[in-house]
Amino acid sequence: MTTDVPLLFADGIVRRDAQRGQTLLQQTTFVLRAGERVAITGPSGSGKSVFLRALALLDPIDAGRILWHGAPLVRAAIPRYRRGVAYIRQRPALIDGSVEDNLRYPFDLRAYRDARFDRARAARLAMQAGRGEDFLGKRASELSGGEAQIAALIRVLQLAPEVLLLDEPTASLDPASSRAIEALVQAWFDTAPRAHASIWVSHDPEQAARMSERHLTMRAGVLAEHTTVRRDADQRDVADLRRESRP
Ligand SMILES: Nc1ncnc2c1ncn2[C@@H]1O[C@H](COP(=O)(O)OP(=O)(O)OP(=O)(O)O)[C@@H](O)[C@H]1O
Repeated sequence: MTTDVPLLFADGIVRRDAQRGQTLLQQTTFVLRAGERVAITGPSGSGKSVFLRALALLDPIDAGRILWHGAPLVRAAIPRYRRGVAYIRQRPALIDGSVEDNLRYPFDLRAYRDARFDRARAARLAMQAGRGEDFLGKRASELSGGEAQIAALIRVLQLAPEVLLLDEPTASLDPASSRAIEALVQAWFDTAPRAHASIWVSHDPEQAARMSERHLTMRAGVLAEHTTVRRDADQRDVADLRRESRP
């Protein structure tokens, strides 16, 4: 049987802290399909960021493998993977200069040399977050926390990722800014609802409900799915995916 190839397949991934001899993420198998919006909730320190950072290739995994569009990630595929799978952190890092300088910055990188900064597109994205065109001219150092996160999200969205890994992007923001971030992510998803997928880590159950249809919890490094129907389906799929992706 041929399975729909998922965007992302984490096959038994593990993260350890070698120094302290602790397992931060227990062996985790997780399938993310195009069109899925996933939320992960769970107590502080349970490993939600560890999991997302492993998926984003920000930290090395100690066991298992990650498949992207059905193919194991080899070194040569990593730049494309990073382009397709974007990680949004709680506290954005912006460079000195204007918002526009920040939005132009990725296009100086080798991975995006085929792409060009599109000011009209950036302005449209700013509008989706309720910001006027003057937003692009603002100094990054003078932005509020919410505005800085909006700028960081626009910087990612203009590069057209397929998957967003959102690591509590609104945790320290006021409600209006949180809604602006949600609106931006929703608009991005709606541009290609059958091709995009997101994982949103949140402490806010209402936000998790708004921004996802599929809910998982993390507890002490163990990721659990909420619905048993889904779990059974995924277990069958995982067996097929492993067979199809050998070696
Ligand atoms: N690079 C690392 N090296 C060692 N330990 C780490 C590393 N990253 C995270 N940890 C530890 O792993 C555990 C899980 O951290 P993580 O940041 O994933 O929690 P979280 O569920 O995202 O929590 P929060 O909701 O507070 O953000 C914590 O005990 C943390 O100290």
